[in-house]
Amino acid sequence: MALLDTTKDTQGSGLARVNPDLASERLTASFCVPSLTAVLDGGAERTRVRRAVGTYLQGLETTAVFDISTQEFILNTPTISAMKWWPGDMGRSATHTVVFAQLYIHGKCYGVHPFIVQIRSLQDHSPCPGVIAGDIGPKMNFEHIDNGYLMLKNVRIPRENMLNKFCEVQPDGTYIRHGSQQINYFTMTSLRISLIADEVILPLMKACTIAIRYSVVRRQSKLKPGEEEAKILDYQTQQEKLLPQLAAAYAFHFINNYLHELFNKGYKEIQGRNFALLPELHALSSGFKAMISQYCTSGVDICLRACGGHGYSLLSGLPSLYTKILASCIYEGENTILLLQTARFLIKCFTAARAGQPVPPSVTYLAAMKPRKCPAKDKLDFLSPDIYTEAYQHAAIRLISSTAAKLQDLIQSGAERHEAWNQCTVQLVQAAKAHCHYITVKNFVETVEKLENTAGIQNIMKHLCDLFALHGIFSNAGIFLHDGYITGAQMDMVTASYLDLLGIIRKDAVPLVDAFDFTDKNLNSALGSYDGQVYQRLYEWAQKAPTNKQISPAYEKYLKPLLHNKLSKL
Ligand SMILES: CCCCCCCCCCCCC/C=C/C(=O)SCCNC(=O)CCNC(=O)[C@H](O)C(C)(C)COP(=O)(O)OP(=O)(O)OC[C@H]1O[C@@H](n2cnc3c(N)ncnc32)[C@H](O)[C@@H]1OP(=O)(O)O
Ligand SMILES: Cc1cc2nc3c(=O)[nH]c(=O)nc-3n(C[C@H](O)[C@H](O)[C@H](O)COP(=O)(O)OP(=O)(O)OC[C@H]3O[C@@H](n4cnc5c(N)ncnc54)[C@H](O)[C@@H]3O)c2cc1C
Repeated sequence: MALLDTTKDTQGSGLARVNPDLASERLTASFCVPSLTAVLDGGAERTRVRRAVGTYLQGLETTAVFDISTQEFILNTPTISAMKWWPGDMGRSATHTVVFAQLYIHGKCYGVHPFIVQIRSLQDHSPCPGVIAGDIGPKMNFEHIDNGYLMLKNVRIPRENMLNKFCEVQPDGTYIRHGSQQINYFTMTSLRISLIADEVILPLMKACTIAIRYSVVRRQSKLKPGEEEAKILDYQTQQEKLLPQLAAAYAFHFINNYLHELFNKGYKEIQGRNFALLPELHALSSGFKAMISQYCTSGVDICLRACGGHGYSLLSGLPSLYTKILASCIYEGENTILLLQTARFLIKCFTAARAGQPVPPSVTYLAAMKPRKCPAKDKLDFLSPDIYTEAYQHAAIRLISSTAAKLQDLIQSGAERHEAWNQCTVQLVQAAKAHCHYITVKNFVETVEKLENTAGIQNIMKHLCDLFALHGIFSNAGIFLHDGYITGAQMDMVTASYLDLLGIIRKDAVPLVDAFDFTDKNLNSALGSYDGQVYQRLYEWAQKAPTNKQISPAYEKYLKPLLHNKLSKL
């Protein structure tokens, strides 16, 4: 049962448990969305309960003041700049929303808490008294969703509307918290993990399918004089654009499984009021949401450009994938902010690990003290997972430790902590990305080792894993060369192995995208259909454009007079 976005539950996502995390059983029962939907809005499918929060949660200005005399919270948004902007489905559809607001009891602020607020009448859908809500207007994509704005003026809600599984306001105004303050943010952790598969990895898989299928249909120029024009996927540069994206799609699919396992474990423990896993879960969900969305957005962009002019056509399906995935770098926590959250965790864990204290499993590697050199002797050594995984581990440790040292130096030389932190943020972001990249490579290697498929499939998965890892070293060479862990000569070996892999994976590229198993309808692309009938489909779909169904209206008004010499030649 979900208090959030009922339509998404049909996808079997973790969303079904988003709000029970925060809502007590009593509240969960009284705000069951299916019945809320049925009772309140005549069963209208679009009725939703939506969440309204801001970026800098501590700085939220909307307040919820407890009025002990009426047992209500009074909600106020003080200024137009404090107005909530963006929540999906809130502009025109939602009857209720979950508003995050600063809780005040007897004049004391207890921080940000979630409250269910009815925003529209259940009779005629007009805004409730004190509610100013509407649609935010045109966007880059998501035109089908009525993202909204919301301002509250002295809106009163019953005390029971505070989501109170972990924090509670009793009738006499006593505030009780069970567990950590951060548990109120758990909805975000849950959503960050839930959206990675469908909103981020899936668009990259679709883009790879379209671009790779198109690249074996499209012929352009000649590889060998005298032969027919070559399929563009046979050009090494085209392989270098697309095949690393394909490898990344698989890598992220596997890391998504890892995140879900971790989440399920953490979720169980949290239900038992053990919050120990929360910081690691927050750090990993933030870092991976940011790293994967950034990587996949750039991957979709590469796929689009790799299709040349046809990629730019909406009929390719690629522009809408791009404008959609781009938003995932912003919503549910803007990526830089999230990477800095991961970095904050890493710096703390690094300090603890170096002091011999226990740290969560994903960061035990930070205790390693081995400033070694890469032992690879020839290019084949770089196909050894131990060699490249260790290179990633080394790079992550170096970036984290050098940034921790810089932070420490700045503080020791008199800078205030927040100023020192700001001076280090570019490197902190780099360190957080390196950590996530390392975990992704390590997880890919471990997944391939555990695969129980046939040898042939294991083999191709190993190639993809090698490609993902070597692509990362090849395209971030500076990080690995910086302290001489990998030498210039070894970087040449990396390049050689990397380029060899492109040729090897080229042979299986089409089956590897077919394995994603998208239907033609699902892809909705004239370039990417299974049968490869690109040009016929482009032509047919272009015929359907309204502009091809009527004579140009400009003809009568402008072209005809011009062509019939009725306008001045000047
Ligand atoms: C298949 C299903 C798919 C489902 C998805 C469908 C998608 C449909 C299409 C897309 C729809 C888009 C929907 C979009 C929704 C939204 O965008 S909702 C709005 C999201 N908003 C945010 O994410 C806000 C981002 N801001 C924050 O998360 C926080 O404010 C912050 C920036 C991280 C806080 O920073 P800071 O000021 O440093 O922290 P404090 O508030 O003081 O917190 C201090 C400590 O708390 C730790 N912490 C922060 N967050 C969490 C957390 N979530 N969990 C656990 N711990 C957390 C933080 O690290 C600090 O810890 P210490 O270092 O120990 O002090
Ligand atoms: C398609 C879409 C759907 C959305 N849906 C919802 C929804 O359903 N519900 C909802 O509540 N919200 C929703 N949002 C809003 C979204 O959560 C926010 O836009 C997002 O969290 C970023 O916040 P912001 O817009 O305030 O950006 P800002 O925080 O203003 O970011 C702007 C820039 O400032 C930088 N910056 C900000 N703070 C710092 C810092 N401390 N350190 C360093 N750099 C910083 C950022 O890195 C960024 O470069 C949606 C947004 C989009 C695009």
